[in-house]
Amino acid sequence: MEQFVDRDVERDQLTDCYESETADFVVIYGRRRLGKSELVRQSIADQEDAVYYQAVESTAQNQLEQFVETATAQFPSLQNVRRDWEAILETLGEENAIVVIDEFPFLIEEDDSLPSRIQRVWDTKLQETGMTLVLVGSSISVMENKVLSGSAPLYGRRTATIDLKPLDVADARKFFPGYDPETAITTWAIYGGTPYYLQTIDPDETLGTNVQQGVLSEQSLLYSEPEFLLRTELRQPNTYFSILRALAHGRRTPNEIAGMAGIESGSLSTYLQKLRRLRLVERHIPVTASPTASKRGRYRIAAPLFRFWFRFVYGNQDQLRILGDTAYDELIAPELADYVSPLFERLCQRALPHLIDRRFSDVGQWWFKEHELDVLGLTESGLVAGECKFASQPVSEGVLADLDRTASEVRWSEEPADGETLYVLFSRSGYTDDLKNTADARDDVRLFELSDIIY
Ligand SMILES: Nc1ncnc2c1ncn2[C@@H]1O[C@H](COP(=O)(O)OP(=O)(O)OP(=O)(O)O)[C@@H](O)[C@H]1O
Repeated sequence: MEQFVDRDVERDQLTDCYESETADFVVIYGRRRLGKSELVRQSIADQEDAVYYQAVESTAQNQLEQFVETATAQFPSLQNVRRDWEAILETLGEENAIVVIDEFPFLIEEDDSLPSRIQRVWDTKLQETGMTLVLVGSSISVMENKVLSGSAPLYGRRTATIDLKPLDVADARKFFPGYDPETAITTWAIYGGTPYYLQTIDPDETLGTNVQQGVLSEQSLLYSEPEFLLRTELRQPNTYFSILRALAHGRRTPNEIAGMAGIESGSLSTYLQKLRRLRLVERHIPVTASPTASKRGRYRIAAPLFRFWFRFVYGNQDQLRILGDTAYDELIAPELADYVSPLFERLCQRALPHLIDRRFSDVGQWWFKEHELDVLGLTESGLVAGECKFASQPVSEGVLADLDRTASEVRWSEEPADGETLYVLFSRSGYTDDLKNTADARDDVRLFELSDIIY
């Protein structure tokens, strides 16, 4: 790996646990490929008393033997210890060791009693020591059910939990530092913030070459990645594929999704629930709505690479093969602006609090009946309403007039009586002179360029 990007907050959190005098039990989990193993390996690089064991799919006995072998290399005192998890962990506790078990779900698969046995030895021995026990897992369902949930034996013993998230766009950009803002936004819209995907990018090549060689070509690493991951997590993935395809093609409401995927609306929620638990799909609501009461939920694919793949690769493999090296130019490039637009909106929403000097309580999208705002920020001094255009034409005054009209439809129960709406526009291709003059003359209008939202 050329360079380890960011993760400072998580590394500091881990170092605090390692260095504390008391016992710490840390759980790290999150979607596949986000860099859980790398984070934990980096965090123990300078720690002398650390044991790192990456579990494999094998028998319980093999797994224990491998663990003991790894740990004994570091702590020879283990040589004469009885070969069971309790005795080995107890000795490592006496050594105040840092013990990392990566891919912990593989151990549970083979031995369901392991969490309760670890819990017992934790309660009776380990919690009095200075050790740190770190359990890492990418199977979110196993980590949630067997380690994190209220009914799991280890529940309540945790002193820290790291739910690892994708890198944000500024950190993702370190994988392609030379790209101009427009290309950088497009690149993020394709690869997202997953380090494993980002590291396939050769920053000296164009985005087109990278996507052609790294995603669209049959031999490439990412050509089958979403399909591979879904097949490892789901027993019958076909219905999930249809749902993700519908989402990637812009279907957002349950009715639209069920219609395109060809499944009963009644059974859709079970599938969506599962995809949400895998962190592949997100539900969102209008920013002014109550999170507990709102029935106006929309769904979207959380990981950009999955969205890209289900839009351009899934079901298109024959065409990609026929087009060969020209696939990016012929199939992807003409649709890129349309593809990037919704993700561009998400970047604008995230950037808003950095661009406007007001205290935001929330930022997101807003919609009601046929009215829709790409960006709506709620602040103690009123609304901030925005429109995003990832188009090749400069934005003109008509867009501001529409934004003004739509913003007047917003009802927000907490809006201050003297609140003043601020209008913000984000444009890929600048603004007409008329609009610039209007914005200059009014102090409630702000115009932003791409370079403002990617910093
Ligand atoms: N912060 C980072 N900066 C740069 N590269 C990273 C970073 N995190 C991870 N990587 C690289 O991304 C790849 C995936 O990371 P890693 O194997 O740690 O992910 P993971 O979450 O453990 O994956 P999985 O759950 O699929 O096993 C590795 O090649 C790693 O070197």
